[in-house]
Amino acid sequence: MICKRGYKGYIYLEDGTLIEGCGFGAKGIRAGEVVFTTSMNGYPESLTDPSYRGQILIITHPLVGNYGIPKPIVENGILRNFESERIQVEGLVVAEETDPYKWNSQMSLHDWLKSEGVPGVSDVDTRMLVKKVRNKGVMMGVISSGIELDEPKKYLEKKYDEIDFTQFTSPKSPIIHQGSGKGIIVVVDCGIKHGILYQLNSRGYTVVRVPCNFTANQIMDYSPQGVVFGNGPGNPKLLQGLIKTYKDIVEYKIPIMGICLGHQITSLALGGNVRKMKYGHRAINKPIIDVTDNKCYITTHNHGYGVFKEDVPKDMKVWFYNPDDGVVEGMIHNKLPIITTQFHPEARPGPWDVTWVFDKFKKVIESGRP
Ligand SMILES: NC(=O)CC[C@H](N)C(=O)O
Repeated sequence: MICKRGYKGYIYLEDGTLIEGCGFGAKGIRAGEVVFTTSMNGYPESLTDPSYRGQILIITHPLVGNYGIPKPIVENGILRNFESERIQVEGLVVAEETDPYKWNSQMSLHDWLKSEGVPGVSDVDTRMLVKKVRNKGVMMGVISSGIELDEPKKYLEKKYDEIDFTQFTSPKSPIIHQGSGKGIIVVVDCGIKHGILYQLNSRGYTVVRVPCNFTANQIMDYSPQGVVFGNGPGNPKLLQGLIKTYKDIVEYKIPIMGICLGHQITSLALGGNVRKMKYGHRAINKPIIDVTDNKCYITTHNHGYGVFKEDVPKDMKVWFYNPDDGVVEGMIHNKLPIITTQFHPEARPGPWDVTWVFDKFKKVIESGRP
Protein backbone atom coordinates (compact mmCIF):
# COMPACT_ATOMS: atom_id res chain seq x y z
CA MET A 1 0.00 0.00 0.00
CA ILE A 2 1.31 3.47 -0.86
CA CYS A 3 0.59 5.87 1.96
CA LYS A 4 0.12 9.57 1.26
CA ARG A 5 1.95 10.67 4.46
CA GLY A 6 4.71 8.11 3.89
CA TYR A 7 4.02 5.78 6.83
CA LYS A 8 1.78 2.87 7.72
CA GLY A 9 -0.80 2.64 10.47
CA TYR A 10 -2.52 -0.17 12.37
CA ILE A 11 -5.65 -0.68 14.36
CA TYR A 12 -5.91 -3.65 16.71
CA LEU A 13 -9.08 -4.78 18.51
CA GLU A 14 -9.19 -6.74 21.76
CA ASP A 15 -10.84 -9.68 19.92
CA GLY A 16 -7.63 -10.20 17.93
CA THR A 17 -8.51 -8.26 14.77
CA LEU A 18 -5.46 -6.49 13.33
CA ILE A 19 -5.86 -4.20 10.32
CA GLU A 20 -3.16 -2.44 8.37
CA GLY A 21 -3.76 0.96 6.84
CA CYS A 22 -1.90 4.23 6.48
CA GLY A 23 -0.73 6.41 9.32
CA PHE A 24 -1.45 10.14 9.51
CA GLY A 25 -1.21 12.77 12.20
CA ALA A 26 1.38 12.13 14.91
CA LYS A 27 3.47 8.96 14.94
CA GLY A 28 2.71 7.00 18.08
CA ILE A 29 0.83 4.17 19.77
CA ARG A 30 -2.21 4.65 22.02
CA ALA A 31 -4.78 2.34 23.63
CA GLY A 32 -8.43 3.16 24.21
CA GLU A 33 -12.01 2.01 23.96
CA VAL A 34 -12.91 1.75 20.25
CA VAL A 35 -16.14 3.63 19.47
CA PHE A 36 -17.73 5.04 16.32
CA THR A 37 -19.69 8.11 15.34
CA THR A 38 -21.96 8.33 12.31
CA SER A 39 -21.72 12.16 12.22
CA MET A 40 -21.07 13.34 8.67
CA ASN A 41 -19.34 16.53 9.76
CA GLY A 42 -18.30 18.46 12.88
CA TYR A 43 -14.98 16.67 13.40
CA PRO A 44 -13.27 19.76 15.01
CA GLU A 45 -16.02 19.77 17.67
CA SER A 46 -16.13 15.97 18.12
CA LEU A 47 -12.38 15.52 18.45
CA THR A 48 -12.22 18.24 21.13
CA ASP A 49 -15.22 16.91 23.11
CA PRO A 50 -13.71 15.91 26.51
CA SER A 51 -16.26 13.09 26.80
CA TYR A 52 -14.18 11.23 24.18
CA ARG A 53 -11.16 11.04 26.53
CA GLY A 54 -9.84 7.47 26.67
CA GLN A 55 -11.50 6.49 23.37
CA ILE A 56 -10.28 5.75 19.85
CA LEU A 57 -12.85 7.24 17.50
CA ILE A 58 -13.88 5.74 14.16
CA ILE A 59 -15.72 8.22 11.92
CA THR A 60 -17.99 6.30 9.54
CA HIS A 61 -18.34 9.11 6.98
CA PRO A 62 -16.03 8.09 4.12
CA LEU A 63 -14.15 11.40 3.66
CA VAL A 64 -12.90 13.32 6.67
CA GLY A 65 -10.87 16.54 6.59
CA ASN A 66 -12.47 18.20 3.55
CA TYR A 67 -13.03 21.55 5.25
CA GLY A 68 -9.85 21.52 7.35
CA ILE A 69 -9.45 23.02 10.82
CA PRO A 70 -10.56 26.61 11.45
CA LYS A 71 -8.79 29.26 13.53
CA PRO A 72 -10.25 29.15 17.07
CA ILE A 73 -12.84 31.86 17.74
CA VAL A 74 -13.05 32.84 21.43
CA GLU A 75 -15.75 35.06 22.94
CA ASN A 76 -15.73 35.88 26.65
CA GLY A 77 -13.26 33.02 27.23
CA ILE A 78 -15.61 30.55 25.52
CA LEU A 79 -14.59 28.71 22.34
CA ARG A 80 -17.22 29.09 19.61
CA ASN A 81 -15.97 26.49 17.12
CA PHE A 82 -14.25 23.86 19.28
CA GLU A 83 -15.49 22.12 22.43
CA SER A 84 -12.26 22.42 24.46
CA GLU A 85 -8.69 23.65 24.05
CA ARG A 86 -7.19 20.37 22.83
CA ILE A 87 -7.87 17.16 20.92
CA GLN A 88 -9.32 14.73 23.45
CA VAL A 89 -9.60 11.43 21.53
CA GLU A 90 -6.73 8.98 21.94
CA GLY A 91 -6.68 8.30 18.21
CA LEU A 92 -8.74 8.70 15.04
CA VAL A 93 -9.68 6.11 12.41
CA VAL A 94 -11.12 7.12 9.03
CA ALA A 95 -11.56 5.59 5.59
CA GLU A 96 -9.94 8.53 3.79
CA GLU A 97 -8.36 11.70 5.22
CA THR A 98 -8.26 14.60 2.83
CA ASP A 99 -6.49 17.93 2.52
CA PRO A 100 -8.79 20.89 3.07
CA TYR A 101 -10.42 23.16 0.58
CA LYS A 102 -12.19 25.89 2.52
CA TRP A 103 -11.66 29.63 2.97
CA ASN A 104 -11.42 29.56 6.77
CA SER A 105 -9.22 26.49 7.16
CA GLN A 106 -5.86 27.22 8.77
CA MET A 107 -4.50 23.66 8.72
CA SER A 108 -5.28 20.13 7.61
CA LEU A 109 -6.66 17.42 9.87
CA HIS A 110 -3.30 15.64 9.44
CA ASP A 111 -1.32 18.70 10.63
CA TRP A 112 -3.69 19.28 13.55
CA LEU A 113 -3.37 15.70 14.85
CA LYS A 114 0.40 15.93 14.33
CA SER A 115 0.71 19.20 16.24
CA GLU A 116 -1.24 17.74 19.18
CA GLY A 117 0.57 14.37 19.28
CA VAL A 118 -2.50 12.32 18.34
CA PRO A 119 -2.15 9.30 16.00
CA GLY A 120 -4.51 8.73 13.07
CA VAL A 121 -5.08 5.75 10.78
CA SER A 122 -6.69 6.00 7.33
CA ASP A 123 -7.28 3.72 4.36
CA VAL A 124 -8.98 1.04 6.42
CA ASP A 125 -12.43 -0.51 5.94
CA THR A 126 -14.29 1.45 8.61
CA ARG A 127 -17.55 -0.29 7.66
CA MET A 128 -16.07 -3.68 8.58
CA LEU A 129 -14.67 -2.29 11.86
CA VAL A 130 -18.02 -0.76 12.82
CA LYS A 131 -19.85 -4.04 12.06
CA LYS A 132 -17.51 -5.80 14.49
CA VAL A 133 -18.13 -3.19 17.19
CA ARG A 134 -21.90 -3.34 16.62
CA ASN A 135 -21.95 -7.15 16.77
CA LYS A 136 -19.62 -7.70 19.71
CA GLY A 137 -20.07 -4.40 21.54
CA VAL A 138 -17.43 -1.77 22.22
CA MET A 139 -14.02 -3.15 23.10
CA MET A 140 -10.55 -1.96 23.89
CA GLY A 141 -8.13 -1.43 21.04
CA VAL A 142 -4.74 -0.08 20.06
CA ILE A 143 -3.96 2.44 17.33
CA SER A 144 -0.52 2.86 15.86
CA SER A 145 0.61 5.45 13.37
CA GLY A 146 4.07 5.11 11.84
CA ILE A 147 5.27 2.42 14.29
CA GLU A 148 5.19 -1.37 13.81
CA LEU A 149 2.70 -2.94 16.22
CA ASP A 150 4.50 -6.09 17.38
CA GLU A 151 2.70 -7.05 20.58
CA PRO A 152 -0.51 -5.02 20.66
CA LYS A 153 -1.90 -6.92 23.67
CA LYS A 154 0.73 -5.44 25.97
CA TYR A 155 -0.93 -2.00 25.63
CA LEU A 156 -4.29 -3.33 26.83
CA GLU A 157 -3.66 -3.64 30.56
CA LYS A 158 -6.11 -0.99 31.71
CA LYS A 159 -9.86 -1.18 31.06
CA TYR A 160 -11.69 1.97 29.97
CA ASP A 161 -14.55 1.39 32.46
CA GLU A 162 -12.14 1.34 35.41
CA ILE A 163 -10.35 4.65 34.79
CA ASP A 164 -11.57 7.99 36.14
CA PHE A 165 -10.82 10.22 33.14
CA THR A 166 -12.28 13.32 34.79
CA GLN A 167 -8.90 13.73 36.54
CA PHE A 168 -7.54 14.73 33.09
CA THR A 169 -10.47 16.83 31.85
CA SER A 170 -11.70 18.79 34.90
CA PRO A 171 -10.09 22.19 35.66
CA LYS A 172 -7.95 22.43 38.82
CA SER A 173 -9.54 25.71 39.97
CA PRO A 174 -12.69 27.72 39.16
CA ILE A 175 -13.01 29.61 35.85
CA ILE A 176 -15.51 32.47 35.53
CA HIS A 177 -17.30 33.76 32.40
CA GLN A 178 -19.08 37.02 33.29
CA GLY A 179 -22.69 37.39 32.19
CA SER A 180 -24.94 40.40 31.72
CA GLY A 181 -26.51 40.41 35.16
CA LYS A 182 -28.97 37.50 35.16
CA GLY A 183 -27.28 35.85 38.15
CA ILE A 184 -24.91 32.96 38.56
CA ILE A 185 -24.99 29.40 37.29
CA VAL A 186 -22.37 27.04 38.66
CA VAL A 187 -21.30 24.40 36.15
CA VAL A 188 -19.72 21.33 37.70
CA ASP A 189 -16.98 20.91 35.12
CA CYS A 190 -15.87 17.30 34.62
CA GLY A 191 -14.77 18.22 31.08
CA ILE A 192 -17.50 20.60 29.96
CA LYS A 193 -18.20 21.29 26.29
CA HIS A 194 -17.84 24.97 25.46
CA GLY A 195 -21.13 24.85 23.53
CA ILE A 196 -22.91 24.34 26.87
CA LEU A 197 -21.03 27.29 28.44
CA TYR A 198 -22.05 29.44 25.46
CA GLN A 199 -25.75 28.53 25.75
CA LEU A 200 -25.81 29.45 29.46
CA ASN A 201 -23.65 32.58 29.19
CA SER A 202 -25.56 33.93 26.15
CA ARG A 203 -28.76 33.83 28.25
CA GLY A 204 -27.19 36.45 30.55
CA TYR A 205 -25.87 34.22 33.33
CA THR A 206 -22.41 34.48 34.82
CA VAL A 207 -21.05 30.97 34.45
CA VAL A 208 -18.75 29.71 37.21
CA ARG A 209 -17.01 26.47 36.24
CA VAL A 210 -15.86 24.53 39.28
CA PRO A 211 -13.70 21.38 39.46
CA CYS A 212 -15.57 18.06 39.32
CA ASN A 213 -14.53 17.30 42.93
CA PHE A 214 -15.87 20.53 44.50
CA THR A 215 -18.21 19.94 47.48
CA ALA A 216 -21.79 21.22 47.74
CA ASN A 217 -20.61 23.84 50.27
CA GLN A 218 -17.97 25.14 47.88
CA ILE A 219 -20.61 25.31 45.12
CA MET A 220 -23.22 27.04 47.29
CA ASP A 221 -20.63 29.66 48.38
CA TYR A 222 -21.28 31.28 44.97
CA SER A 223 -25.02 31.69 45.81
CA PRO A 224 -25.99 30.35 42.36
CA GLN A 225 -29.47 30.58 40.78
CA GLY A 226 -28.93 27.11 39.37
CA VAL A 227 -26.37 24.30 39.13
CA VAL A 228 -25.52 22.41 35.93
CA PHE A 229 -23.97 18.95 36.12
CA GLY A 230 -22.45 18.72 32.65
CA ASN A 231 -21.02 16.14 30.29
CA GLY A 232 -17.82 14.23 30.96
CA PRO A 233 -15.80 11.14 30.12
CA GLY A 234 -15.93 7.60 31.43
CA ASN A 235 -17.96 5.44 33.75
CA PRO A 236 -20.38 7.49 35.92
CA LYS A 237 -20.37 4.86 38.67
CA LEU A 238 -16.71 5.61 39.41
CA LEU A 239 -17.65 9.19 40.38
CA GLN A 240 -18.90 8.50 43.90
CA GLY A 241 -17.68 11.93 45.17
CA LEU A 242 -19.72 13.68 42.46
CA ILE A 243 -22.80 11.58 43.29
CA LYS A 244 -22.46 12.61 46.96
CA THR A 245 -22.13 16.30 45.95
CA TYR A 246 -25.28 15.96 43.82
CA LYS A 247 -27.25 14.49 46.75
CA ASP A 248 -26.06 17.36 48.99
CA ILE A 249 -27.03 19.98 46.37
CA VAL A 250 -30.54 18.45 46.08
CA GLU A 251 -31.03 19.26 49.79
CA TYR A 252 -30.90 22.99 48.92
CA LYS A 253 -33.85 22.49 46.48
CA ILE A 254 -31.97 24.66 43.98
CA PRO A 255 -32.70 24.31 40.20
CA ILE A 256 -30.49 21.62 38.64
CA MET A 257 -29.89 20.73 35.00
CA GLY A 258 -28.10 17.48 34.20
CA ILE A 259 -26.59 17.07 30.73
CA CYS A 260 -25.27 13.71 29.48
CA LEU A 261 -22.94 12.57 32.31
CA GLY A 262 -25.02 14.92 34.51
CA HIS A 263 -28.20 13.06 33.48
CA GLN A 264 -26.57 9.76 34.51
CA ILE A 265 -25.32 11.23 37.82
CA THR A 266 -28.89 12.47 38.48
CA SER A 267 -30.19 8.93 38.08
CA LEU A 268 -27.53 7.45 40.37
CA ALA A 269 -27.87 10.18 43.02
CA LEU A 270 -31.67 9.90 43.21
CA GLY A 271 -31.80 6.12 43.57
CA GLY A 272 -31.98 5.07 39.91
CA ASN A 273 -29.43 3.20 37.82
CA VAL A 274 -27.15 3.55 34.77
CA ARG A 275 -25.92 0.72 32.56
CA LYS A 276 -23.28 0.28 29.91
CA MET A 277 -24.79 0.14 26.42
CA LYS A 278 -23.62 -2.33 23.78
CA TYR A 279 -22.11 0.33 21.48
CA GLY A 280 -23.66 3.60 22.65
CA HIS A 281 -25.09 6.55 20.75
CA ARG A 282 -22.63 8.76 18.90
CA ALA A 283 -24.13 10.80 16.09
CA ILE A 284 -25.71 14.12 15.21
CA ASN A 285 -28.95 12.68 13.84
CA LYS A 286 -30.43 10.58 16.64
CA PRO A 287 -34.22 10.82 17.08
CA ILE A 288 -35.77 11.53 20.47
CA ILE A 289 -39.45 11.78 21.37
CA ASP A 290 -40.67 14.42 23.83
CA VAL A 291 -43.36 12.54 25.79
CA THR A 292 -45.09 15.78 26.85
CA ASP A 293 -46.26 16.55 23.27
CA ASN A 294 -45.11 13.52 21.23
CA LYS A 295 -42.83 15.65 19.04
CA CYS A 296 -39.71 14.09 17.55
CA TYR A 297 -36.38 15.98 17.42
CA ILE A 298 -33.12 15.14 15.68
CA THR A 299 -30.32 15.49 18.20
CA THR A 300 -26.62 15.15 18.99
CA HIS A 301 -25.47 12.24 21.17
CA ASN A 302 -22.22 10.99 22.64
CA HIS A 303 -22.82 8.40 25.31
CA GLY A 304 -21.75 4.84 26.00
CA TYR A 305 -23.77 4.40 29.19
CA GLY A 306 -27.50 4.91 29.47
CA VAL A 307 -30.51 5.12 31.76
CA PHE A 308 -33.11 2.53 30.69
CA LYS A 309 -36.84 2.82 31.43
CA GLU A 310 -36.62 0.61 34.50
CA ASP A 311 -33.62 2.61 35.81
CA VAL A 312 -35.45 5.94 36.22
CA PRO A 313 -35.52 7.13 39.89
CA LYS A 314 -38.99 6.82 41.43
CA ASP A 315 -39.33 10.61 41.95
CA MET A 316 -38.61 11.36 38.28
CA LYS A 317 -40.48 10.76 35.04
CA VAL A 318 -39.29 10.18 31.48
CA TRP A 319 -39.15 13.41 29.47
CA PHE A 320 -37.49 12.15 26.26
CA TYR A 321 -36.70 8.68 24.91
CA ASN A 322 -34.99 7.30 21.83
CA PRO A 323 -37.58 5.46 19.69
CA ASP A 324 -34.88 3.17 18.20
CA ASP A 325 -33.92 1.43 21.44
CA GLY A 326 -36.05 3.00 24.18
CA VAL A 327 -33.09 4.55 26.04
CA VAL A 328 -34.23 7.39 28.30
CA GLU A 329 -32.90 10.64 26.83
CA GLY A 330 -34.26 13.09 29.42
CA MET A 331 -36.02 13.18 32.79
CA ILE A 332 -38.05 15.67 34.86
CA HIS A 333 -38.43 15.53 38.63
CA ASN A 334 -41.97 15.18 39.96
CA LYS A 335 -41.59 17.96 42.55
CA LEU A 336 -38.11 19.49 42.63
CA PRO A 337 -36.76 21.89 39.96
CA ILE A 338 -34.57 19.26 38.29
CA ILE A 339 -34.43 18.56 34.52
CA THR A 340 -32.01 16.39 32.56
CA THR A 341 -31.08 15.44 29.02
CA GLN A 342 -28.90 12.54 27.92
CA PHE A 343 -28.56 14.10 24.46
CA HIS A 344 -26.68 17.35 23.85
CA PRO A 345 -29.08 20.33 23.74
CA GLU A 346 -26.15 22.63 22.82
CA ALA A 347 -25.81 20.46 19.67
CA ARG A 348 -22.13 20.95 18.95
CA PRO A 349 -21.81 19.65 16.34
CA GLY A 350 -25.39 19.12 15.26
CA PRO A 351 -28.77 20.61 14.45
CA TRP A 352 -29.81 23.36 16.87
CA ASP A 353 -33.43 22.14 17.15
CA VAL A 354 -33.29 21.57 20.89
CA THR A 355 -31.43 24.60 22.29
CA TRP A 356 -34.86 25.57 23.72
CA VAL A 357 -34.04 23.15 26.55
CA PHE A 358 -31.82 25.94 27.95
CA ASP A 359 -34.82 28.32 27.82
CA LYS A 360 -36.78 25.67 29.71
CA PHE A 361 -34.02 25.64 32.37
CA LYS A 362 -34.24 29.45 32.56
CA LYS A 363 -38.00 29.08 33.24
CA VAL A 364 -37.26 26.44 35.88
CA ILE A 365 -34.85 28.89 37.55
CA GLU A 366 -37.35 31.76 37.39
CA SER A 367 -40.32 29.73 38.65
CA GLY A 368 -38.50 27.34 41.00
CA ARG A 369 -40.65 24.54 39.53
CA PRO A 370 -39.80 21.62 37.20
N1 LIG B 1 -21.02 12.99 26.82
C1 LIG B 1 -21.08 12.51 28.05
O1 LIG B 1 -21.25 13.24 29.02
C2 LIG B 1 -20.85 11.02 28.20
C3 LIG B 1 -21.22 10.45 29.53
C4 LIG B 1 -20.58 9.09 29.78
N2 LIG B 1 -19.16 9.23 29.86
C5 LIG B 1 -20.99 8.13 28.68
O2 LIG B 1 -20.20 7.78 27.83
O3 LIG B 1 -22.10 7.69 28.66
